[in-house]
Amino acid sequence: MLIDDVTVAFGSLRAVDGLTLRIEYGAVRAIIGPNGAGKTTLLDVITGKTRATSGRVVLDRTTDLTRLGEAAISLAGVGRKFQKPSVFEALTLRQNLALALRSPARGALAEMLHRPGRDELDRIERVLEIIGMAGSGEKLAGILSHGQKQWLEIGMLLMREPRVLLLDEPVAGMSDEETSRTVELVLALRAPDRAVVVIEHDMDFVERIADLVTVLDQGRLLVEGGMSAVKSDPRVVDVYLGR
Ligand SMILES: Nc1ncnc2c1ncn2[C@@H]1O[C@H](COP(=O)(O)OP(=O)(O)OP(=O)(O)O)[C@@H](O)[C@H]1O
Repeated sequence: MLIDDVTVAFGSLRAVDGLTLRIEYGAVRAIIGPNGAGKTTLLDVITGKTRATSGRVVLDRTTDLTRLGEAAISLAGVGRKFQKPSVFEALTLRQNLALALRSPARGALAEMLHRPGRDELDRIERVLEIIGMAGSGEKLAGILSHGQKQWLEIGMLLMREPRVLLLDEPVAGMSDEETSRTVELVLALRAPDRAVVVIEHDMDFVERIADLVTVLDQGRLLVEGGMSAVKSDPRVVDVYLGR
């Protein structure tokens, strides 16, 4: 995916300012930077929640996402996990995963009555395994811990086999143990035809998952590279890590 000279202006403030990034498949990219650097706004532009003032977001060299609405962008293969999990607590894990394939407009009752086909059942079992919850498919999502809900929600995104997976602060509020488990999960999400993009303030977590780290500051690209180089870069220490 190519973020091509994207600017998002809110009045006189440029939350994203002429930003160009190439996001590769097969890798986990972390986007870090101080509060207000434009990280969330960038994800909002990719997913169509916010319109770019100028520039393009090009998926697979052909599709300019900035021309599409949110639903079409999701159908084009972009999945986003927000910080706060929003699973359906009254449904089982399997029902939650099944629901991810269909329009939420169908409603919970229709979902309870739905009988999935073989392909769908196989996919659900595969996803339960990836998120480390094989054997828990019949549990109600409402009894899950905060961390488990986050993983289930990642599973719901995986059901659609996304090309681009955007994770917004995935370990916020997690215990150390849950964070370690999330490291394993994020690394397992890496696939040759998938780009994983993670916004996170927990630098230990970033160090454990990121193939490449992009540092934003004031809507612009400050530094890009491996975590070890980024960590010791005086510009990054100055605007972010040293604070
Ligand atoms: N809808 C909006 N209207 C006006 N200003 C906005 C809007 N959304 C974001 N901003 C501003 O744009 C800038 C970038 O915000 P953004 O949330 O993208 O930063 P961030 O890097 O995600 O920060 P954080 O780490 O705190 O989440 C900030 O100055 C913010 O106040």
